[in-house]
Amino acid sequence: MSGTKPIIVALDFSDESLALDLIERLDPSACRVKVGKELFTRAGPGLVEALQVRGFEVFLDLKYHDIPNTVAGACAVAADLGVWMVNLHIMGGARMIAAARERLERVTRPPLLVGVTLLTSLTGDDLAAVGCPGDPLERVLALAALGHAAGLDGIVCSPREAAAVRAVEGAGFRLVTPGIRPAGGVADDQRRVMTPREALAAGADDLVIGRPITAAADPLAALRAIEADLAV
Ligand SMILES: O=c1ccn([C@@H]2O[C@H](COP(=O)(O)O)[C@@H](O)[C@H]2O)c(=O)[nH]1
Repeated sequence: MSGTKPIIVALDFSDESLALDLIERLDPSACRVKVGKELFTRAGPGLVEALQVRGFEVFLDLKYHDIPNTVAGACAVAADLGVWMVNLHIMGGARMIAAARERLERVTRPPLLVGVTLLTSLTGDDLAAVGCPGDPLERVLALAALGHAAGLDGIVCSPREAAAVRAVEGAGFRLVTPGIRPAGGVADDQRRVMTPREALAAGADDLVIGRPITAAADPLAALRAIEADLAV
């Protein structure tokens, strides 16, 4: 584990006030937060700034996937916003990733740049249905290698693939893992899941956790329970 605060709380809310209500109860020294498509579409850069003013490091999870020039420009604007981490889809290709990396090298405080391999909601059957048959792990390993060579700081993958990617890509390559479910928790739309403890043991750096916290009757208690489990 590369950090002292592995939990990234996914603020998947449709309304800014819901995100801020939760944030008021979280400690920025104990966790990071993620702003994704739903909340960003509603609240935009102002919300990102509000979170940062409150001391939170923000993972801007917009999963850019476009032509190289467009993605590079979006990454540069994300860097202007001061976010801690930004991401793109590795399926956008090596030239797209290299363009983003090159643009971020021009800024003073570049965010970490990570790439989505295979969404954690997908199974081998889902892959076959879109014309890409094969083992999800093999696909993740191939995309991780391509992304690493093109200049990524790390990848987004399921914790199920973390140990295998770590073995190939080495210690310095950041492994950001959604698809985290406490033991006995419902998977929702996720398919390649692990518990928080299993994920860290497999070599994940960051545990992206949304509904197990945000949809809990007591989100703070749910977060505390996960933290306590990890501390054992
Ligand atoms: O492969 C991916 C990439 C991103 N995500 C995002 O992580 C969170 C997970 O939320 P849960 O509620 O814990 O399922 C969500 O914001 C996704 O957009 C992912 O799940 N898988």
